[in-house]
Amino acid sequence: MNIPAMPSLSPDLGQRRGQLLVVDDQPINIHVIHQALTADYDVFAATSGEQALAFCQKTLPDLVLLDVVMPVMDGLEVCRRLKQNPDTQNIPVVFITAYQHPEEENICWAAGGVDFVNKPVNPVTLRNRVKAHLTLKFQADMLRMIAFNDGLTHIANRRYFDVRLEAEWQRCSRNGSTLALLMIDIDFFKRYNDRYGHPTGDDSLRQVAAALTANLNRPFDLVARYGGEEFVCLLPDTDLAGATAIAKKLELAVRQLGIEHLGSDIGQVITISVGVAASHPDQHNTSASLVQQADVQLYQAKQQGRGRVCAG
Ligand SMILES: Nc1nc2c(ncn2[C@@H]2O[C@H](COP(=O)(O)OP(=O)(O)OP(=O)(O)O)[C@@H](O)[C@H]2O)c(=O)[nH]1
Repeated sequence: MNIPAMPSLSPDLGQRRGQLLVVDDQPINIHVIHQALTADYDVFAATSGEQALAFCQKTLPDLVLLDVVMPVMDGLEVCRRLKQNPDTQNIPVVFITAYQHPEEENICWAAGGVDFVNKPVNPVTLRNRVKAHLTLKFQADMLRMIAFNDGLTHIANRRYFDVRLEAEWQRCSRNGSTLALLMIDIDFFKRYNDRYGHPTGDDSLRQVAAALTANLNRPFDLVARYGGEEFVCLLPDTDLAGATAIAKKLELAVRQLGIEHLGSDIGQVITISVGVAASHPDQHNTSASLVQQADVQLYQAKQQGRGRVCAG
């Protein structure tokens, strides 16, 4: 499934300038393309395949204009790698080719390109092709935004979490790093709704979602609404100790919102219980077992009195 690295939840998708990456080992070719496009877009350049991949990992451009024939790593290989990586697979790739034969073009399609522009580049054709593909890209981003957004709290939803979990699981498996997960549940929320009414309950869910989001600092950390009054945080490259520290920070942040909850057994304000788990993704375990581990810890937190963090 195609999914961006981060939830594209920014409301300004329609208005922002597109970011393009031009990849060519010949600076003169980059110059020509830059001249044709710089009035309408932010144009970045890379002079090798390796540079292009590093740039895409960091910046996620909206479109890549890619020379096919380059030394060391050619454009076909760059495109294949972009398409294999869940973080970069949504970036459309337009090949800049001097190809004359259908068989050569077929290889570009097979590598994952969305289109071609022939050399020597006609600036008008280039501008129109870029415009068409960026329009499609922005529309796709917008649809993903709607599909992956929780309508009540405006944070990522369960569907987005499920897809990100798989992508991060694979990424941490490749890198040999640890993936941590927090399962979060608001305490005595049924009583809260019963006492203060459903609309006030909805408002509290929004406040809790905002507090959780505000207290995660790394760009690849994710908070999502898992369902009802349950939230989940995905923390890549984080071990159990680090995740436990973050969980405690979140527990405190929600407590400090000071949302009155006179029906709670453990204080007069809304609190959360948090279950923490961390795992080294490999062939002996699955992302589902990580979720289950965090769930078990959440259950422990509830059993031990709520308003606390349990890890293991
Ligand atoms: N206002 C509001 N309430 C919701 C929403 N989704 C789920 N809830 C409520 O959240 C409550 C969850 O209740 P329970 O699962 O019994 O858990 P709890 O009362 O929080 O008790 P513990 O989890 O054991 O501390 C239910 O009353 C749901 O109706 C929502 O979107 N808005």
